[in-house]
Amino acid sequence: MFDKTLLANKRILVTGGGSGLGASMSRRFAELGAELIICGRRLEQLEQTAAQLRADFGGKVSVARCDIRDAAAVEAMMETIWCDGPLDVLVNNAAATFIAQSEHLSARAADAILAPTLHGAMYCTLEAGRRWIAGHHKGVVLSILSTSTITGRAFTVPSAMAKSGLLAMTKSLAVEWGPRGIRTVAIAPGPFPTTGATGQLRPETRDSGPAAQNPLGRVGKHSELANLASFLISDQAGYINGEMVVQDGGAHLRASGAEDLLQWSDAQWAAQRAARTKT
Ligand SMILES: CCCCCCC/C=C/C(=O)SCCNC(=O)CCNC(=O)[C@H](O)C(C)(C)COP(=O)(O)OP(=O)(O)OC[C@H]1O[C@@H](n2cnc3c(N)ncnc32)[C@H](O)[C@@H]1OP(=O)(O)O
Ligand SMILES: NC(=O)C1=CN([C@@H]2O[C@H](COP(=O)(O)OP(=O)(O)OC[C@H]3O[C@@H](n4cnc5c(N)ncnc54)[C@H](OP(=O)(O)O)[C@@H]3O)[C@@H](O)[C@H]2O)C=CC1
Repeated sequence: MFDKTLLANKRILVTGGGSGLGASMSRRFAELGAELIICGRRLEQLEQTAAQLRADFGGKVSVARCDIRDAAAVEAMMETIWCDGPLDVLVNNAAATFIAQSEHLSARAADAILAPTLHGAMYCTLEAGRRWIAGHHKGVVLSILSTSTITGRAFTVPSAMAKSGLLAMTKSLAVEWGPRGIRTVAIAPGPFPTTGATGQLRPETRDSGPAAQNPLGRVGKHSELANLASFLISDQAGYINGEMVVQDGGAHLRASGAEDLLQWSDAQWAAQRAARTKT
C-alpha cells in the first residue's frame, strides 16, 4: 500500500504504544522505516512490544516508562527523548474509559478518565510543541479521538468530554502552530477490538456487539487504523491540518453506540459496578 520508506527518518513517540491500537500503529510505523519511542506505565509490556518490533523490523525502538497523568514525568520523558534529537511525530493514543451511570461518578472517577485522556495528551502536546518551536523543527501531532466528538456518548461522559477537548486542541493548534511548521490531525475510530476497550466497554452482559450495529457489519481491523495513521503523519499528508478523519464503517451515522445501555435495569448497573474491570 505504501512505499516501505514512507516514514524513514521519522522519530515517533506513541503514547500507550505497548499494547492495543498503540502497539498496532507502532508496528506499522516501524515497518515503514520509522524510529520509535513507545511509552506507558507497564515497563514489561513495553519491553515485550519493543523487542518484538526490533526482531521483526530491525529498526530502533526505545521504551519510556511514563504515566502521562504526571506533567513532571512527561516533561522528564521529553527531555530524555530530545537528548538524542528531536521527535518528528507525537501520537496521542493513551487513554482510559469505563461505562458508568453519570450520577454515580465520583470526582475521583471522573478524574481517572480526564487525567490520562485529556490532561495527559495535552501535557505531551505542549512539551513536544514548545521544543519544536524553540528548535525551529517541523512536527506532527496525531491524536486518537472517538466519534463521541460528533455524537456525544451516554454512559462514558468523561471520555466524551476529554475527546472533544482534544478535538478543540487539534483545531486550535492547527491555526496557532501551523505557521510554525507543526500539523495537528486526528482520527476518530469506531470499534476496534482491544483488551482495554473490550474490558472497559463491553462486559459480557451487554446484549449486541458493535459489529451487528455497524453498517458494514464488522468492527475495524487494526491494520486499517495503522495505515490511516501512517498516511496522516507522513509528508504525503502535508497539507492536512486541523482535521479529524472518522474511521468507523459509518457507525456514528446510525447512533453513538451506547443506546443499548438505556435498557439496563438497576440490577444490571449494580452488577456492573461490582464487577468493574481495571486494566
Ligand atoms: C462505538 C463505540 C466506540 C467506543 C469508543 C469509546 C472511546 C474511548 C475508548 C477508550 O478509551 S478504550 C481504552 C480503554 N482502556 C482503558 O481504560 C485502559 C486504561 N485503564 C485504566 O487505567 C484504569 O482501568 C482506569 C479506568 C483509569 C481506572 O483505574 P485507576 O487506577 O485510575 O482508578 P482507581 O484508582 O481504581 O479508581 C479511581 C476512581 O474511579 C472509580 N472507578 C474506577 N473504575 C471504575 C468503573 N469501572 N466504574 C465506575 N467507577 C470506577 C473508582 O471507584 C474511584 O473512585 P472513588 O471510588 O475513589 O470515588
Ligand atoms: N479500541 C477502540 O474500539 C477504540 C479506541 N479509541 C481510542 O484509541 C486509543 C487506544 O485505545 P485501545 O488500544 O483500545 O486502548 P487500550 O486500553 O488497549 O490501551 C491503552 C494504552 O494506553 C496506555 N495508558 C493508559 N493510561 C496511561 C497513562 N496514564 N500513562 C501512560 N500510558 C497509559 C496503556 O498502557 P499502560 O497500561 O501500560 O499504561 C495502553 O498501552 C485510545 O485513545 C482510545 O480512546 C477510540 C475509539 C474506539
